[in-house]
Amino acid sequence: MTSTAVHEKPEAVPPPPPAEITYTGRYSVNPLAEVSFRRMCAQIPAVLGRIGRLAWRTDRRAVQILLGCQVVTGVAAAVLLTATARAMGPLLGAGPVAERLHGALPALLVMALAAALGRGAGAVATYAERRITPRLVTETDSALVEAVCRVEAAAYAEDGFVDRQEAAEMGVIRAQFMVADAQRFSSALIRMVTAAGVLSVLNVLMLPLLLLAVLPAGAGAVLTARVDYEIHYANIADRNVRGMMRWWATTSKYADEVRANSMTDYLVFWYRSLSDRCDRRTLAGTPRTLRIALLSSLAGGVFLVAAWGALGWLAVTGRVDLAVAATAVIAVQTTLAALSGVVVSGAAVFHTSLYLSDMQAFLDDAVARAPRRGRAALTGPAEEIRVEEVVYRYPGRSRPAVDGVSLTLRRGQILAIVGANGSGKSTLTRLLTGVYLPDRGRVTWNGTDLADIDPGTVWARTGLVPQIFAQWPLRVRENVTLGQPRTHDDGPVWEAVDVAGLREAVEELPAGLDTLLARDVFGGSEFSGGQWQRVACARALYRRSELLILDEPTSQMDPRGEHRIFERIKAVAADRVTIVVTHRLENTRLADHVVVMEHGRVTEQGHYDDLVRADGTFAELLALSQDR
Ligand SMILES: Nc1ncnc2c1ncn2[C@@H]1O[C@H](COP(=O)(O)OP(=O)(O)OP(=O)(O)O)[C@@H](O)[C@H]1O
Repeated sequence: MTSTAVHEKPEAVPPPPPAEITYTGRYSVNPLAEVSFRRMCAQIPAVLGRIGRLAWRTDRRAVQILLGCQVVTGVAAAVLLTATARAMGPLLGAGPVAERLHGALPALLVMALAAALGRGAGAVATYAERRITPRLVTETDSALVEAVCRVEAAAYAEDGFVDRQEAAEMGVIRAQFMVADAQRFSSALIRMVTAAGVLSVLNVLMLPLLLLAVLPAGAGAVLTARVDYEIHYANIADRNVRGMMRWWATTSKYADEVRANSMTDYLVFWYRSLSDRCDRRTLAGTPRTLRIALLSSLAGGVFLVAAWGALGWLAVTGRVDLAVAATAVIAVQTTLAALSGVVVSGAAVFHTSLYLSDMQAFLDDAVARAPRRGRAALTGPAEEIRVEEVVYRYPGRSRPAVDGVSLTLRRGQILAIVGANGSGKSTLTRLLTGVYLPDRGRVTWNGTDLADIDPGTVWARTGLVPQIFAQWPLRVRENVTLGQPRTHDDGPVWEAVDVAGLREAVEELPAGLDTLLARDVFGGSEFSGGQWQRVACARALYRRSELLILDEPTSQMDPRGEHRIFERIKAVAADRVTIVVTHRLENTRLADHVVVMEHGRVTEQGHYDDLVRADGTFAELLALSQDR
């Protein structure tokens, strides 16, 4: 290749659009697709019940206030209408205005009082709803976060799990409106029943006509909600990926990579393409929603004209007198407003119910996926960890990541695991800690199968520096102590910081151990890659665990830092089982035993010197690492 060829820019090729995500299997079917309109409406009482129970658990007092207000609203509405009917007689009668007004005064006063009571009850109901909603949202949101944190780690690899989580998030968002919707629905229902009661006393014919006038709007709202949900369902996977991509593209953590590799244009194109795809699905639904709106308005309008026509006919033909007809006008207006409230809020409750169902289904699913293991507890320190013919295959992968591995680890031993990328080293560490359970074979701690042990008791004895570790946006202190109760003084924290060679860096921070490690936050600070890795090592060493696993713990560290960490590993090795996964084969000198993995199997094992002499894969990899 000539030097000019190296600098030649490749011909501009339009970038490929984001991959289309299509599902098969149980998550590919919209759960509403087969549900009839009647069944959808029949769900509403159950949804109201569920919202009620959630609210009751959150704030009983507020629910009681809310219910009290609903009753007052209903009574006030009935009194208002009855008093209106009473006032109409004198007002529309004969005589001077002052006399007519005087005659109607008691009824007018009652009307004013009832109206004030209704308004007051509405205000207090809003107050109660505002007391319930924030805590209800927090409750549902926290329940979701906890449920995800507690599932078997293997669930993440299963098809659709993360998308179901995205769908459940919508439930949390809708939780903000559900109490208000439910409250509006029930108060409209109460107002409607009372107004309709008064109206049917005036004339029985009016009620069915009014109902027919409003029902099409209700049907339209429910059908529109169904279309919205269908679109939402079709967009879940794309929205999920888009959400992830949004974070990756905009977080300051990857700002350098995005800019210096000129990724911005493609990322923006990609984000837009995905958004356009979601919009296309949404827009494809609009003709349907327009049809629904037009047809329901038409049907409703016809019945409304019939209702007003009927009232006019009753009045003109003298079947009802003028005072009653005037009250009927008000009752019709009230009933109509209340009926519209019922259908609109009912549809909103139904709409919410769809997302709540997704949330509930996900929470149930998460509970089903919580680790189901025995209740056995470990006694005494972990003396021996055995891996017996263990096989593990990730969902959707054709070959096992770990394929028939057997090992025995004893307290005081250091084991090094080496091997090519993808040979199963990290997966083996997940099996050793019980984060994953094997498909075949078993892992035992002191002779007890990890499948029979409460995982919490195992993880309380484990310290892990994973290959890709979290850089928690917490203070330095919490970054070290996270997952472990902290002593009252900072002594042990500084000890761990010292061991990781971080003291100088921490002391330079504006608030020392109290500095927030999040550069995006006001007052926050940031560490370098190697310093972050030292934090991860400090965290694991602070735990003083019985099993210490370090997966490429020093890949970003300078030689001084690396030396320090390995010195410390040796110094504390006597009290624990230590496992080091590394590509720097020189580092395996400190190990008592080295295993070499290839395609999920252990192909070589022994002491460093034996493996160097054996002239196998280890010796070959070592020679390559030294061939510079
Ligand atoms: N969450 C996952 N879902 C599906 N497949 C996975 C997952 N994690 C790992 N794999 C696959 O399992 C195999 C073993 O991966 P593993 O991470 O254990 O390898 P490794 O030896 O630690 O590799 P490396 O040296 O690159 O860290 C690989 O083929 C990888 O693609």
